[in-house]
Amino acid sequence: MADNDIHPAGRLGGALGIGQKWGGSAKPAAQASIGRRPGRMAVTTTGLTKRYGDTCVVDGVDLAVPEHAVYGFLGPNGAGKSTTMKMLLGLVHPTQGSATILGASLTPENRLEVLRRVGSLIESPSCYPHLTARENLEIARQLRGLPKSEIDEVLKIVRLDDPSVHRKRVGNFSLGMKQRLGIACALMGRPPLLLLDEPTNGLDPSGIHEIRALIKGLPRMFDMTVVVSSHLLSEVDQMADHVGIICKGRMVWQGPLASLHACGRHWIGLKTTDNARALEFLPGAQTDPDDAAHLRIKAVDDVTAARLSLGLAERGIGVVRMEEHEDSLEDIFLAITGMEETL
Ligand SMILES: Nc1ncnc2c1ncn2[C@@H]1O[C@H](COP(=O)(O)OP(=O)(O)OP(=O)(O)O)[C@@H](O)[C@H]1O
Repeated sequence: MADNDIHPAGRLGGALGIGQKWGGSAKPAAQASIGRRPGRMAVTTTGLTKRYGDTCVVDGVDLAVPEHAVYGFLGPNGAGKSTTMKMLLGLVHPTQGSATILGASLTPENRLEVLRRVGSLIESPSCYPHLTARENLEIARQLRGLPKSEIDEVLKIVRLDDPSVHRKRVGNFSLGMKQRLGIACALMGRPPLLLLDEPTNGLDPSGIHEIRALIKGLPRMFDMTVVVSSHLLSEVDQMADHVGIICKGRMVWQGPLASLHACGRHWIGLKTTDNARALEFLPGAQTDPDDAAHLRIKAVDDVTAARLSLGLAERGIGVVRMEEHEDSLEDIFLAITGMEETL
């Protein structure tokens, strides 16, 4: 794990960790260490906080979004994702804390200048329903002073360039088409940073697949950094390469997706003809807490696994089953957040 990752309990590493959750409750990011990333950051925040009255909905969040990443901002409903993104866009005034965007500190004075280089889709896209996609984009194009060719280009990127769509009013668009139009609008001028708040909300599986593929390709196609919020683990897993997990307003984990996966437990499940005797022979073996008919041992390489299996056979213990297992991202998420229910 890179030293810049935030994680509440660290890797389970050599410890078997059988049947253990990581301490039950999320530890605040403030208790974890954050080092410096070698790469450049597209977005950073320091102690970003939003209170509404007595309620703190975003609590000292330190975001670190590397340039050219697809950064999945993950958290359950009401965790504070939209509020954080709105603060980055100057739509909500932070109670405390600061932010840098594309290397510039975000201040009330330079906000417009900085945000000129940021595309966004927050909540559902706001379009004129009586106009076509092209007419809607034309308004945005003129406001931003972009060349006319922009419209065809972004319509092509989001695949709304089909002739059957040309005359269709946006009011008659499906949800997926509206979402694609919102992304097209955010992509106009190809800003180096894109903030997308739950862009796949309400889409059917094929729509989700399409938007996910589009977002995934943006850093490579246009040198962009994309911050995309979601409450769906599987979505972030398939789309992002960096992840920030926010829970009850606090950042509880942040770092590369691969490091998040590496936080999980990894073990071998074993069923033998005599588990009681096998337990005596296998180093560190335990009865599987979820299935008493199986044993668990620490994950080992193939050679070691073969040696253990032969060792059991020499003692007259037959190996009935030997399977490798690892925690799902959901298990890891639950362990980090200490939440009982899934996202
Ligand atoms: N203007 C407001 N006044 C008071 N509370 C607010 C306001 N805006 C948001 N909140 C509260 O802040 C909390 C965080 O909301 P936010 O929309 O940022 O969460 P979220 O993680 O984006 O959730 P979701 O996935 O449901 O969109 C919620 O409890 C919400 O009710």
